[in-house]
Amino acid sequence: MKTLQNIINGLNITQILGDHQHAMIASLEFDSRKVNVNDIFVALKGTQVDGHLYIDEVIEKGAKVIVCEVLPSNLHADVVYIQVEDTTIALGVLASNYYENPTKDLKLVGVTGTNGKTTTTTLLYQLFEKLGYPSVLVSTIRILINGDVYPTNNTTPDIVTLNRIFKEAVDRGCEYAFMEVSSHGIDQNRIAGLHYVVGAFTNITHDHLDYHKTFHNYIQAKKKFFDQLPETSYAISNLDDKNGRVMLQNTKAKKKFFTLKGDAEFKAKILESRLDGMLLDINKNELWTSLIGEFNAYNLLTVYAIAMLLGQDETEVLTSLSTLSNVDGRFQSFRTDAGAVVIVDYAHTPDALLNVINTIESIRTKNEQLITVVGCGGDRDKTKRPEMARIASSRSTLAIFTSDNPRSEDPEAILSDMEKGVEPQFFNRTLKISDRKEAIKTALKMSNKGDIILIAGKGHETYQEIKGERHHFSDVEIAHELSQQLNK
Ligand SMILES: CC(=O)N[C@H]1[C@@H](OP(=O)(O)OP(=O)(O)OC[C@H]2O[C@@H](n3ccc(=O)[nH]c3=O)[C@H](O)[C@@H]2O)O[C@H](CO)[C@@H](O)[C@@H]1O[C@H](C)C(=O)N[C@@H](C)C(=O)N[C@H](CCC(=O)O)C(=O)O
Ligand SMILES: Nc1ncnc2c1ncn2[C@@H]1O[C@H](COP(=O)(O)OP(=O)(O)OP(=O)(O)O)[C@@H](O)[C@H]1O
Ligand SMILES: N[C@H](CCC[C@H](N)C(=O)O)C(=O)O
Ligand SMILES: [Mg+2]
Repeated sequence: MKTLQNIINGLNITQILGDHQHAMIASLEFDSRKVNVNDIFVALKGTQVDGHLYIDEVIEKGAKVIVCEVLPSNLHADVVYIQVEDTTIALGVLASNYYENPTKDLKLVGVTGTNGKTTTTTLLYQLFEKLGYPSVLVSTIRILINGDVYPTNNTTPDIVTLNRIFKEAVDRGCEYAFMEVSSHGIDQNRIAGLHYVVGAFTNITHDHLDYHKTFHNYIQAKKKFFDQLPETSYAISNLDDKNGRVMLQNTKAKKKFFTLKGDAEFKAKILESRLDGMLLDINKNELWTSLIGEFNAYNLLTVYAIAMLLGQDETEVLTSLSTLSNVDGRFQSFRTDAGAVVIVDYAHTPDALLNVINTIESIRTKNEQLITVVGCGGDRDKTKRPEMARIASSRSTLAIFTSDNPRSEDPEAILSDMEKGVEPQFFNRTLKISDRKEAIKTALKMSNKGDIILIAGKGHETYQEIKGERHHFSDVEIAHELSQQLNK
Protein backbone atom coordinates (compact mmCIF):
# COMPACT_ATOMS: atom_id res chain seq x y z
CA MET A 1 0.00 0.00 0.00
CA LYS A 2 1.18 3.53 -0.76
CA THR A 3 0.03 6.83 0.70
CA LEU A 4 -2.21 8.92 -1.53
CA GLN A 5 -0.34 12.07 -0.54
CA ASN A 6 2.83 10.76 -2.18
CA ILE A 7 1.03 9.65 -5.30
CA ILE A 8 -0.69 12.99 -5.91
CA ASN A 9 2.48 15.01 -5.39
CA GLY A 10 2.77 17.63 -8.17
CA LEU A 11 -0.73 16.99 -9.49
CA ASN A 12 -2.59 20.00 -10.83
CA ILE A 13 -5.80 19.71 -8.79
CA THR A 14 -8.98 21.71 -9.44
CA GLN A 15 -10.84 20.36 -6.43
CA ILE A 16 -10.32 17.61 -3.85
CA LEU A 17 -13.10 16.13 -1.70
CA GLY A 18 -12.83 13.58 1.13
CA ASP A 19 -10.16 12.49 3.60
CA HIS A 20 -7.14 12.51 1.33
CA GLN A 21 -4.54 12.97 4.09
CA HIS A 22 -4.92 9.45 5.42
CA ALA A 23 -5.90 7.44 2.34
CA MET A 24 -3.75 4.44 1.39
CA ILE A 25 -3.72 3.07 -2.13
CA ALA A 26 -3.39 -0.54 -3.31
CA SER A 27 -3.09 -0.04 -7.06
CA LEU A 28 -3.44 2.59 -9.80
CA GLU A 29 -6.02 1.71 -12.48
CA PHE A 30 -7.77 3.39 -15.43
CA ASP A 31 -9.80 0.37 -16.51
CA SER A 32 -12.83 -0.47 -14.32
CA ARG A 33 -12.45 -4.14 -15.19
CA LYS A 34 -9.15 -4.28 -13.31
CA VAL A 35 -10.20 -2.37 -10.20
CA ASN A 36 -10.04 -4.00 -6.76
CA VAL A 37 -10.47 -2.90 -3.13
CA ASN A 38 -8.54 0.29 -2.14
CA ASP A 39 -7.54 1.17 -5.70
CA ILE A 40 -7.32 4.59 -7.24
CA PHE A 41 -9.39 4.84 -10.46
CA VAL A 42 -8.62 7.45 -13.11
CA ALA A 43 -11.52 8.15 -15.50
CA LEU A 44 -10.28 8.72 -19.06
CA LYS A 45 -12.39 9.99 -21.92
CA GLY A 46 -11.47 7.42 -24.58
CA THR A 47 -12.02 7.08 -28.29
CA GLN A 48 -14.84 4.56 -27.74
CA VAL A 49 -16.33 5.29 -24.29
CA ASP A 50 -16.01 7.71 -21.41
CA GLY A 51 -14.35 6.17 -18.35
CA HIS A 52 -16.46 8.48 -16.15
CA LEU A 53 -19.36 6.09 -16.85
CA TYR A 54 -17.67 3.44 -14.68
CA ILE A 55 -17.24 5.49 -11.51
CA ASP A 56 -20.21 3.88 -9.71
CA GLU A 57 -19.05 0.43 -10.76
CA VAL A 58 -15.51 0.89 -9.39
CA ILE A 59 -16.76 2.30 -6.08
CA GLU A 60 -18.92 -0.77 -5.78
CA LYS A 61 -15.75 -2.85 -6.30
CA GLY A 62 -14.03 -1.00 -3.45
CA ALA A 63 -12.10 1.83 -5.17
CA LYS A 64 -11.14 4.47 -2.59
CA VAL A 65 -10.02 7.35 -4.79
CA ILE A 66 -11.55 8.67 -8.00
CA VAL A 67 -9.65 11.02 -10.30
CA CYS A 68 -11.97 12.64 -12.81
CA GLU A 69 -12.61 15.70 -14.97
CA VAL A 70 -16.28 15.93 -13.99
CA LEU A 71 -17.43 15.13 -10.47
CA PRO A 72 -20.30 12.63 -10.30
CA SER A 73 -23.61 13.92 -8.86
CA ASN A 74 -23.85 11.20 -6.17
CA LEU A 75 -20.81 11.43 -3.89
CA HIS A 76 -19.83 8.70 -1.39
CA ALA A 77 -18.60 9.89 2.01
CA ASP A 78 -15.77 7.33 2.29
CA VAL A 79 -14.37 8.01 -1.19
CA VAL A 80 -11.82 10.69 -2.11
CA TYR A 81 -12.66 12.61 -5.30
CA ILE A 82 -9.95 14.51 -7.11
CA GLN A 83 -11.06 16.76 -9.92
CA VAL A 84 -8.46 17.70 -12.55
CA GLU A 85 -8.62 19.46 -15.89
CA ASP A 86 -7.17 16.59 -17.94
CA THR A 87 -7.12 13.06 -16.56
CA THR A 88 -4.68 11.80 -19.24
CA ILE A 89 -2.04 14.25 -17.98
CA ALA A 90 -2.94 13.49 -14.36
CA LEU A 91 -2.44 9.78 -15.03
CA GLY A 92 1.11 10.57 -16.13
CA VAL A 93 1.89 12.34 -12.85
CA LEU A 94 0.23 9.60 -10.78
CA ALA A 95 1.99 6.80 -12.66
CA SER A 96 5.42 8.44 -12.32
CA ASN A 97 4.88 8.98 -8.58
CA TYR A 98 3.43 5.51 -8.07
CA TYR A 99 6.51 3.89 -9.63
CA GLU A 100 8.98 6.38 -8.07
CA ASN A 101 9.83 8.30 -11.21
CA PRO A 102 11.82 5.56 -12.94
CA THR A 103 12.65 7.60 -16.05
CA LYS A 104 14.68 10.01 -13.90
CA ASP A 105 17.02 7.08 -13.26
CA LEU A 106 17.24 6.05 -16.91
CA LYS A 107 18.57 7.69 -20.04
CA LEU A 108 15.37 7.54 -22.07
CA VAL A 109 15.38 7.96 -25.85
CA GLY A 110 12.10 8.34 -27.75
CA VAL A 111 11.83 7.81 -31.49
CA THR A 112 8.87 9.10 -33.47
CA GLY A 113 8.01 9.20 -37.19
CA THR A 114 5.81 7.33 -39.64
CA ASN A 115 8.37 4.67 -40.53
CA GLY A 116 11.58 3.41 -38.97
CA LYS A 117 10.68 3.61 -35.26
CA THR A 118 10.86 -0.13 -34.56
CA THR A 119 14.03 -0.53 -36.60
CA THR A 120 15.80 2.44 -35.03
CA THR A 121 14.86 1.66 -31.42
CA THR A 122 15.69 -2.04 -31.84
CA LEU A 123 19.09 -1.22 -33.34
CA LEU A 124 19.74 1.22 -30.48
CA TYR A 125 18.85 -1.42 -27.93
CA GLN A 126 21.09 -4.01 -29.62
CA LEU A 127 23.94 -1.51 -29.88
CA PHE A 128 23.83 -0.42 -26.25
CA GLU A 129 23.55 -3.99 -24.99
CA LYS A 130 26.65 -4.80 -27.11
CA LEU A 131 28.42 -1.81 -25.63
CA GLY A 132 27.81 -3.38 -22.24
CA TYR A 133 24.86 -1.38 -20.92
CA PRO A 134 21.80 -3.28 -19.68
CA SER A 135 18.94 -1.61 -21.56
CA VAL A 136 15.20 -1.65 -22.07
CA LEU A 137 13.33 -1.58 -25.38
CA VAL A 138 9.67 -0.67 -25.87
CA SER A 139 8.69 -1.46 -29.45
CA THR A 140 5.82 -2.59 -31.65
CA ILE A 141 7.22 -6.12 -31.73
CA ARG A 142 8.13 -6.59 -28.10
CA ILE A 143 9.27 -5.10 -24.84
CA LEU A 144 12.74 -6.28 -23.79
CA ILE A 145 14.34 -5.69 -20.41
CA ASN A 146 18.00 -6.69 -20.62
CA GLY A 147 17.17 -9.70 -22.78
CA ASP A 148 13.86 -10.77 -21.20
CA VAL A 149 10.80 -10.53 -23.41
CA TYR A 150 7.52 -9.02 -22.30
CA PRO A 151 4.46 -9.00 -24.57
CA THR A 152 2.87 -5.76 -25.72
CA ASN A 153 -0.23 -4.76 -27.63
CA ASN A 154 0.50 -1.16 -28.49
CA THR A 155 3.54 0.46 -30.11
CA THR A 156 3.43 3.01 -27.29
CA PRO A 157 1.75 1.35 -24.29
CA ASP A 158 -0.32 3.27 -21.73
CA ILE A 159 1.57 5.43 -19.25
CA VAL A 160 0.99 3.10 -16.28
CA THR A 161 2.47 0.13 -18.16
CA LEU A 162 5.36 2.30 -19.32
CA ASN A 163 6.24 3.39 -15.79
CA ARG A 164 5.87 -0.18 -14.50
CA ILE A 165 8.25 -1.46 -17.19
CA PHE A 166 10.75 1.34 -16.57
CA LYS A 167 10.60 0.74 -12.81
CA GLU A 168 11.39 -2.93 -13.36
CA ALA A 169 14.22 -1.92 -15.71
CA VAL A 170 15.69 0.40 -13.07
CA ASP A 171 15.41 -2.31 -10.41
CA ARG A 172 17.27 -4.65 -12.75
CA GLY A 173 20.11 -2.20 -13.26
CA CYS A 174 19.25 -0.85 -16.72
CA GLU A 175 20.84 2.44 -17.69
CA TYR A 176 19.34 3.14 -21.10
CA ALA A 177 15.78 2.96 -22.41
CA PHE A 178 14.70 3.12 -26.04
CA MET A 179 11.07 3.51 -26.94
CA GLU A 180 8.83 4.08 -29.93
CA VAL A 181 6.65 7.11 -29.61
CA SER A 182 3.57 6.77 -31.84
CA SER A 183 1.38 9.66 -32.89
CA HIS A 184 -1.58 8.01 -31.09
CA GLY A 185 0.56 7.77 -27.98
CA ILE A 186 1.47 11.46 -28.13
CA ASP A 187 -2.08 12.55 -28.89
CA GLN A 188 -3.52 10.51 -26.01
CA ASN A 189 -0.78 11.66 -23.58
CA ARG A 190 0.47 8.09 -23.11
CA ILE A 191 3.94 9.58 -22.62
CA ALA A 192 2.94 12.29 -20.11
CA GLY A 193 5.53 12.90 -17.40
CA LEU A 194 8.34 10.77 -18.89
CA HIS A 195 11.84 12.27 -18.77
CA TYR A 196 13.59 12.02 -22.13
CA VAL A 197 17.25 12.73 -22.79
CA VAL A 198 16.84 12.42 -26.57
CA GLY A 199 13.87 12.71 -28.90
CA ALA A 200 14.39 11.62 -32.52
CA PHE A 201 12.32 12.16 -35.66
CA THR A 202 12.65 9.68 -38.57
CA ASN A 203 10.19 10.97 -41.20
CA ILE A 204 6.54 11.73 -41.77
CA THR A 205 4.48 10.42 -44.66
CA HIS A 206 0.92 9.31 -45.24
CA ASP A 207 -0.62 7.19 -42.45
CA HIS A 208 -3.28 7.24 -39.72
CA LEU A 209 -5.47 9.87 -41.37
CA ASP A 210 -8.47 7.90 -40.09
CA TYR A 211 -7.44 9.05 -36.61
CA HIS A 212 -5.82 12.45 -37.15
CA LYS A 213 -8.16 13.46 -40.04
CA THR A 214 -5.65 15.78 -41.76
CA PHE A 215 -1.93 15.58 -42.52
CA HIS A 216 -1.52 18.88 -40.68
CA ASN A 217 -2.97 17.40 -37.48
CA TYR A 218 -0.74 14.37 -37.89
CA ILE A 219 2.34 16.61 -38.14
CA GLN A 220 1.20 18.61 -35.11
CA ALA A 221 0.73 15.43 -33.06
CA LYS A 222 4.32 14.36 -33.77
CA LYS A 223 5.62 17.88 -33.19
CA LYS A 224 4.00 17.98 -29.74
CA PHE A 225 6.56 15.38 -28.63
CA PHE A 226 9.44 17.76 -29.44
CA ASP A 227 7.60 20.79 -28.04
CA GLN A 228 7.52 19.03 -24.67
CA LEU A 229 11.20 18.07 -24.47
CA PRO A 230 13.22 19.86 -21.75
CA GLU A 231 16.15 22.22 -22.40
CA THR A 232 18.64 19.68 -21.13
CA SER A 233 17.69 17.10 -23.76
CA TYR A 234 18.57 16.70 -27.44
CA ALA A 235 16.06 16.80 -30.30
CA ILE A 236 17.41 15.21 -33.45
CA SER A 237 15.67 15.31 -36.80
CA ASN A 238 15.91 14.21 -40.42
CA LEU A 239 16.97 17.18 -42.54
CA ASP A 240 15.96 15.37 -45.74
CA ASP A 241 12.32 15.13 -44.67
CA LYS A 242 10.13 18.05 -45.78
CA ASN A 243 8.94 18.49 -42.20
CA GLY A 244 12.26 17.73 -40.51
CA ARG A 245 12.85 21.36 -39.51
CA VAL A 246 9.23 22.07 -38.61
CA MET A 247 9.36 19.26 -36.05
CA LEU A 248 12.02 21.08 -34.04
CA GLN A 249 10.66 24.59 -34.62
CA ASN A 250 9.38 25.11 -31.08
CA THR A 251 11.46 22.71 -29.07
CA LYS A 252 13.45 23.90 -26.06
CA ALA A 253 15.83 20.96 -26.52
CA LYS A 254 19.25 21.25 -28.19
CA LYS A 255 18.63 20.83 -31.93
CA LYS A 256 20.60 18.40 -34.09
CA PHE A 257 20.11 17.19 -37.66
CA PHE A 258 21.18 14.25 -39.80
CA THR A 259 21.19 13.94 -43.59
CA LEU A 260 22.06 11.74 -46.55
CA LYS A 261 21.54 14.55 -49.05
CA GLY A 262 22.53 17.89 -47.53
CA ASP A 263 24.86 19.21 -44.88
CA ALA A 264 24.46 18.64 -41.15
CA GLU A 265 26.38 17.51 -38.11
CA PHE A 266 25.56 13.87 -38.86
CA LYS A 267 26.00 12.79 -42.49
CA ALA A 268 26.01 9.51 -44.36
CA LYS A 269 26.45 8.29 -47.95
CA ILE A 270 25.81 4.90 -49.48
CA LEU A 271 29.06 3.84 -51.15
CA GLU A 272 27.89 0.42 -52.31
CA SER A 273 24.55 -1.42 -52.22
CA ARG A 274 24.13 -5.19 -52.58
CA LEU A 275 21.58 -7.90 -51.75
CA ASP A 276 23.70 -8.93 -48.77
CA GLY A 277 24.39 -5.46 -47.40
CA MET A 278 25.69 -1.93 -47.88
CA LEU A 279 28.91 -0.04 -47.50
CA LEU A 280 28.24 3.31 -45.86
CA ASP A 281 30.23 6.41 -45.14
CA ILE A 282 29.11 7.85 -41.81
CA ASN A 283 30.81 11.10 -40.78
CA LYS A 284 33.85 10.06 -42.83
CA ASN A 285 34.03 6.54 -41.41
CA GLU A 286 33.41 3.47 -43.55
CA LEU A 287 30.89 1.01 -42.19
CA TRP A 288 29.77 -2.33 -43.65
CA THR A 289 26.27 -3.42 -42.68
CA SER A 290 24.13 -6.42 -43.56
CA LEU A 291 21.06 -4.16 -43.58
CA ILE A 292 19.99 -2.94 -46.99
CA GLY A 293 18.04 -0.07 -48.51
CA GLU A 294 18.44 3.69 -48.29
CA PHE A 295 15.94 3.79 -45.43
CA ASN A 296 18.25 1.59 -43.38
CA ALA A 297 21.11 4.00 -44.08
CA TYR A 298 18.88 6.62 -42.42
CA ASN A 299 18.11 4.29 -39.52
CA LEU A 300 21.79 3.47 -38.93
CA LEU A 301 22.76 7.14 -39.20
CA THR A 302 20.11 8.01 -36.60
CA VAL A 303 21.43 5.31 -34.27
CA TYR A 304 25.02 6.51 -34.74
CA ALA A 305 24.01 10.14 -34.09
CA ILE A 306 22.12 9.25 -30.91
CA ALA A 307 25.03 7.17 -29.64
CA MET A 308 27.33 10.16 -30.23
CA LEU A 309 24.92 12.51 -28.43
CA LEU A 310 24.89 10.07 -25.53
CA GLY A 311 28.68 10.34 -25.30
CA GLN A 312 29.67 6.92 -26.61
CA ASP A 313 33.06 6.16 -28.12
CA GLU A 314 32.90 6.53 -31.92
CA THR A 315 35.16 3.59 -32.82
CA GLU A 316 33.35 1.21 -30.50
CA VAL A 317 29.99 2.36 -31.82
CA LEU A 318 30.99 1.85 -35.46
CA THR A 319 32.47 -1.57 -34.76
CA SER A 320 29.34 -2.73 -32.96
CA LEU A 321 26.98 -1.15 -35.49
CA SER A 322 28.46 -3.20 -38.30
CA THR A 323 27.63 -6.43 -36.45
CA LEU A 324 23.93 -5.64 -36.00
CA SER A 325 21.40 -7.68 -37.93
CA ASN A 326 18.03 -6.72 -39.26
CA VAL A 327 14.88 -6.58 -37.19
CA ASP A 328 12.27 -9.38 -37.58
CA GLY A 329 9.95 -8.82 -40.52
CA ARG A 330 11.92 -5.85 -41.87
CA PHE A 331 13.37 -6.84 -45.25
CA GLN A 332 13.65 -10.41 -43.94
CA SER A 333 14.71 -12.56 -46.87
CA PHE A 334 15.35 -16.19 -47.76
CA ARG A 335 15.84 -18.21 -50.93
CA THR A 336 13.08 -20.74 -51.74
CA ASP A 337 13.85 -24.34 -52.61
CA ALA A 338 13.11 -23.40 -56.24
CA GLY A 339 15.63 -20.55 -56.17
CA ALA A 340 13.40 -17.47 -55.89
CA VAL A 341 14.07 -14.83 -53.21
CA VAL A 342 11.27 -14.14 -50.73
CA ILE A 343 11.34 -10.80 -48.89
CA VAL A 344 8.94 -10.30 -45.98
CA ASP A 345 8.60 -6.65 -45.03
CA TYR A 346 6.34 -4.73 -42.64
CA ALA A 347 5.75 -1.97 -45.23
CA HIS A 348 2.16 -0.98 -44.46
CA THR A 349 2.23 2.61 -45.69
CA PRO A 350 2.59 3.90 -49.27
CA ASP A 351 5.99 5.41 -48.47
CA ALA A 352 7.37 2.24 -46.88
CA LEU A 353 6.13 0.15 -49.82
CA LEU A 354 7.72 2.52 -52.30
CA ASN A 355 11.01 2.48 -50.37
CA VAL A 356 11.11 -1.29 -50.25
CA ILE A 357 10.33 -1.59 -53.97
CA ASN A 358 12.96 1.04 -54.80
CA THR A 359 15.48 -0.94 -52.76
CA ILE A 360 14.57 -4.15 -54.59
CA GLU A 361 14.83 -2.30 -57.94
CA SER A 362 18.33 -1.20 -57.07
CA ILE A 363 19.50 -4.78 -56.66
CA ARG A 364 17.41 -6.73 -59.18
CA THR A 365 18.33 -7.26 -62.81
CA LYS A 366 15.81 -6.66 -65.63
CA ASN A 367 15.12 -10.28 -66.44
CA GLU A 368 14.01 -11.16 -62.92
CA GLN A 369 10.33 -10.71 -62.05
CA LEU A 370 9.11 -8.89 -58.97
CA ILE A 371 5.90 -10.39 -57.62
CA THR A 372 4.38 -8.31 -54.82
CA VAL A 373 1.80 -9.77 -52.44
CA VAL A 374 0.14 -6.97 -50.51
CA GLY A 375 -3.00 -6.05 -48.59
CA CYS A 376 -4.21 -3.21 -46.38
CA GLY A 377 -5.45 -3.33 -42.79
CA GLY A 378 -9.13 -2.95 -41.91
CA ASP A 379 -10.34 -0.31 -39.41
CA ARG A 380 -7.36 1.83 -40.37
CA ASP A 381 -6.72 4.75 -42.73
CA LYS A 382 -8.69 3.89 -45.91
CA THR A 383 -6.92 6.45 -48.08
CA LYS A 384 -3.73 4.33 -47.95
CA ARG A 385 -5.46 1.55 -49.90
CA PRO A 386 -5.58 2.88 -53.50
CA GLU A 387 -2.13 4.45 -53.02
CA MET A 388 -0.49 1.20 -51.95
CA ALA A 389 -2.24 -0.68 -54.79
CA ARG A 390 -1.10 1.93 -57.31
CA ILE A 391 2.51 1.62 -56.18
CA ALA A 392 2.47 -2.19 -56.10
CA SER A 393 0.83 -2.57 -59.53
CA SER A 394 2.90 0.05 -61.34
CA ARG A 395 6.22 -1.10 -59.92
CA SER A 396 5.91 -4.91 -59.96
CA THR A 397 5.80 -7.47 -62.73
CA LEU A 398 2.74 -8.82 -60.95
CA ALA A 399 0.87 -7.51 -57.91
CA ILE A 400 -1.34 -9.92 -55.97
CA PHE A 401 -3.78 -8.05 -53.78
CA THR A 402 -4.78 -9.96 -50.68
CA SER A 403 -5.97 -9.50 -47.10
CA ASP A 404 -3.77 -7.99 -44.38
CA ASN A 405 -5.69 -7.77 -41.08
CA PRO A 406 -9.27 -7.05 -42.22
CA ARG A 407 -10.26 -6.69 -38.53
CA SER A 408 -13.99 -5.88 -38.44
CA GLU A 409 -14.20 -4.99 -42.14
CA ASP A 410 -15.33 -7.09 -45.12
CA PRO A 411 -12.09 -8.29 -46.83
CA GLU A 412 -13.63 -7.88 -50.28
CA ALA A 413 -14.52 -4.26 -49.57
CA ILE A 414 -10.89 -3.52 -48.64
CA LEU A 415 -9.72 -5.19 -51.87
CA SER A 416 -12.08 -3.11 -53.98
CA ASP A 417 -10.83 0.07 -52.27
CA MET A 418 -7.33 -1.02 -53.24
CA GLU A 419 -8.26 -1.80 -56.86
CA LYS A 420 -9.48 1.76 -57.38
CA GLY A 421 -5.86 2.88 -57.31
CA VAL A 422 -4.69 0.69 -60.20
CA GLU A 423 -4.05 2.67 -63.39
CA PRO A 424 -5.78 1.07 -66.43
CA GLN A 425 -2.54 0.17 -68.21
CA PHE A 426 -1.60 -1.98 -65.23
CA PHE A 427 -4.91 -3.89 -64.86
CA ASN A 428 -3.35 -6.95 -66.50
CA ARG A 429 -0.56 -6.96 -63.92
CA THR A 430 -2.84 -7.55 -60.94
CA LEU A 431 -4.58 -10.49 -59.34
CA LYS A 432 -6.98 -10.49 -56.41
CA ILE A 433 -6.81 -13.44 -54.00
CA SER A 434 -8.29 -12.56 -50.63
CA ASP A 435 -6.96 -15.66 -48.80
CA ARG A 436 -3.40 -14.59 -47.85
CA LYS A 437 -2.01 -18.14 -47.84
CA GLU A 438 -3.43 -18.78 -51.32
CA ALA A 439 -1.99 -15.47 -52.51
CA ILE A 440 1.49 -16.41 -51.26
CA LYS A 441 1.14 -19.88 -52.82
CA THR A 442 0.23 -18.36 -56.19
CA ALA A 443 3.22 -16.00 -56.02
CA LEU A 444 5.52 -18.94 -55.29
CA LYS A 445 4.00 -21.04 -58.09
CA MET A 446 4.37 -18.23 -60.63
CA SER A 447 7.96 -17.47 -59.72
CA ASN A 448 11.09 -18.74 -61.42
CA LYS A 449 14.65 -19.07 -60.24
CA GLY A 450 16.08 -15.63 -59.39
CA ASP A 451 12.67 -13.89 -59.18
CA ILE A 452 11.83 -11.79 -56.14
CA ILE A 453 8.62 -12.23 -54.16
CA LEU A 454 7.85 -9.33 -51.86
CA ILE A 455 5.29 -10.12 -49.14
CA ALA A 456 4.41 -6.77 -47.66
CA GLY A 457 2.40 -5.41 -44.75
CA LYS A 458 2.58 -7.89 -41.88
CA GLY A 459 6.30 -8.34 -41.28
CA HIS A 460 6.85 -9.87 -37.83
CA GLU A 461 3.14 -10.32 -37.03
CA THR A 462 2.20 -13.85 -36.01
CA TYR A 463 -1.55 -13.47 -36.41
CA GLN A 464 -4.17 -12.42 -38.88
CA GLU A 465 -7.25 -10.67 -37.52
CA ILE A 466 -10.40 -11.51 -39.47
CA LYS A 467 -13.88 -10.51 -38.31
CA GLY A 468 -12.41 -9.44 -34.98
CA GLU A 469 -10.74 -12.84 -34.33
CA ARG A 470 -7.00 -13.43 -34.35
CA HIS A 471 -5.72 -16.62 -36.04
CA HIS A 472 -2.10 -17.74 -36.02
CA PHE A 473 -0.48 -16.53 -39.25
CA SER A 474 3.11 -15.73 -40.10
CA ASP A 475 4.22 -14.68 -43.59
CA VAL A 476 7.70 -16.08 -42.97
CA GLU A 477 6.42 -19.46 -41.73
CA ILE A 478 3.83 -19.82 -44.50
CA ALA A 479 6.30 -18.88 -47.23
CA HIS A 480 8.85 -21.43 -45.93
CA GLU A 481 6.24 -24.16 -45.57
CA LEU A 482 4.74 -23.60 -49.05
CA SER A 483 8.14 -23.33 -50.67
CA GLN A 484 9.04 -26.79 -49.34
CA GLN A 485 5.66 -28.31 -50.31
CA LEU A 486 5.78 -26.92 -53.82
CA ASN A 487 9.26 -28.24 -54.42
CA LYS A 488 8.43 -31.85 -53.46
C1 LIG B 1 -7.97 3.94 -30.75
C2 LIG B 1 -6.94 3.92 -29.68
O1 LIG B 1 -5.86 4.44 -29.86
N1 LIG B 1 -7.28 3.31 -28.53
C3 LIG B 1 -6.31 3.25 -27.42
C4 LIG B 1 -6.93 3.91 -26.18
O2 LIG B 1 -8.11 3.26 -25.86
P1 LIG B 1 -9.50 4.03 -26.01
O3 LIG B 1 -9.32 5.47 -25.75
O4 LIG B 1 -10.06 3.67 -27.33
O5 LIG B 1 -10.34 3.33 -24.86
P2 LIG B 1 -11.91 3.27 -24.71
O6 LIG B 1 -12.37 1.88 -25.03
O7 LIG B 1 -12.59 4.41 -25.38
O8 LIG B 1 -12.07 3.43 -23.13
C5 LIG B 1 -11.91 4.69 -22.47
C6 LIG B 1 -11.52 4.45 -21.04
O9 LIG B 1 -12.57 3.71 -20.38
C7 LIG B 1 -12.01 2.59 -19.75
N2 LIG B 1 -13.01 1.52 -19.71
C8 LIG B 1 -13.54 0.99 -20.83
C9 LIG B 1 -14.44 -0.05 -20.79
C10 LIG B 1 -14.82 -0.55 -19.52
O10 LIG B 1 -15.64 -1.50 -19.37
N3 LIG B 1 -14.29 0.03 -18.42
C11 LIG B 1 -13.40 1.05 -18.48
O11 LIG B 1 -12.93 1.53 -17.45
C12 LIG B 1 -10.80 2.22 -20.57
O12 LIG B 1 -9.85 1.46 -19.83
C13 LIG B 1 -10.26 3.61 -20.91
O13 LIG B 1 -9.47 4.10 -19.86
O14 LIG B 1 -6.05 3.77 -25.09
C14 LIG B 1 -5.69 2.42 -24.77
C15 LIG B 1 -4.75 2.46 -23.55
O15 LIG B 1 -3.71 3.34 -23.77
C16 LIG B 1 -5.00 1.78 -25.95
O16 LIG B 1 -4.62 0.44 -25.66
C17 LIG B 1 -5.94 1.81 -27.14
O17 LIG B 1 -5.24 1.29 -28.25
C18 LIG B 1 -5.97 0.40 -29.11
C19 LIG B 1 -5.83 -1.05 -28.61
C20 LIG B 1 -5.44 0.51 -30.54
O18 LIG B 1 -5.70 -0.33 -31.38
N4 LIG B 1 -4.69 1.56 -30.84
C21 LIG B 1 -3.98 1.78 -32.10
C22 LIG B 1 -4.80 2.58 -33.11
C23 LIG B 1 -2.73 2.54 -31.72
O19 LIG B 1 -2.69 3.21 -30.70
N5 LIG B 1 -1.69 2.39 -32.50
C24 LIG B 1 -0.42 3.03 -32.20
C25 LIG B 1 0.61 2.73 -33.29
C26 LIG B 1 0.26 3.37 -34.56
C27 LIG B 1 1.49 3.43 -35.45
O20 LIG B 1 2.27 4.40 -35.38
O21 LIG B 1 1.66 2.51 -36.27
C28 LIG B 1 0.18 2.47 -30.92
O22 LIG B 1 0.90 3.22 -30.22
O23 LIG B 1 -0.03 1.27 -30.66
N1 LIG C 1 13.71 5.17 -41.97
C1 LIG C 1 12.76 4.65 -42.74
N2 LIG C 1 12.18 5.42 -43.70
C2 LIG C 1 11.22 4.92 -44.49
N3 LIG C 1 10.77 3.65 -44.45
C3 LIG C 1 11.31 2.85 -43.52
C4 LIG C 1 12.33 3.30 -42.61
N4 LIG C 1 12.68 2.28 -41.82
C5 LIG C 1 11.90 1.25 -42.17
N5 LIG C 1 11.09 1.56 -43.20
C6 LIG C 1 10.05 0.75 -43.87
O1 LIG C 1 8.91 0.84 -43.05
C7 LIG C 1 8.54 -0.45 -42.54
C8 LIG C 1 8.22 -0.34 -41.07
O2 LIG C 1 9.44 -0.08 -40.38
P1 LIG C 1 9.44 0.01 -38.80
O3 LIG C 1 8.69 -1.13 -38.27
O4 LIG C 1 10.82 0.23 -38.35
O5 LIG C 1 8.57 1.34 -38.64
P2 LIG C 1 7.63 1.84 -37.46
O6 LIG C 1 7.74 3.32 -37.51
O7 LIG C 1 8.00 1.19 -36.21
O8 LIG C 1 6.17 1.36 -37.87
P3 LIG C 1 4.84 1.31 -36.88
O9 LIG C 1 4.27 2.68 -36.97
O10 LIG C 1 3.95 0.33 -37.49
O11 LIG C 1 5.30 0.96 -35.51
C9 LIG C 1 9.75 -1.35 -42.81
O12 LIG C 1 9.33 -2.68 -43.00
C10 LIG C 1 10.35 -0.73 -44.03
O13 LIG C 1 9.62 -1.15 -45.16
N1 LIG D 1 0.79 0.02 -36.04
C1 LIG D 1 0.10 -0.13 -37.30
C2 LIG D 1 0.33 -1.51 -37.78
C3 LIG D 1 -0.30 -1.85 -39.12
C4 LIG D 1 0.09 -3.21 -39.56
C5 LIG D 1 -0.72 -3.78 -40.66
N2 LIG D 1 -0.40 -5.18 -40.77
C6 LIG D 1 -2.21 -3.60 -40.41
O1 LIG D 1 -2.76 -4.47 -39.74
O2 LIG D 1 -2.79 -2.64 -40.89
C7 LIG D 1 -1.37 0.19 -37.12
O3 LIG D 1 -1.94 -0.25 -36.14
O4 LIG D 1 -1.92 0.90 -37.94
MG1 LIG E 1 6.87 0.28 -34.81
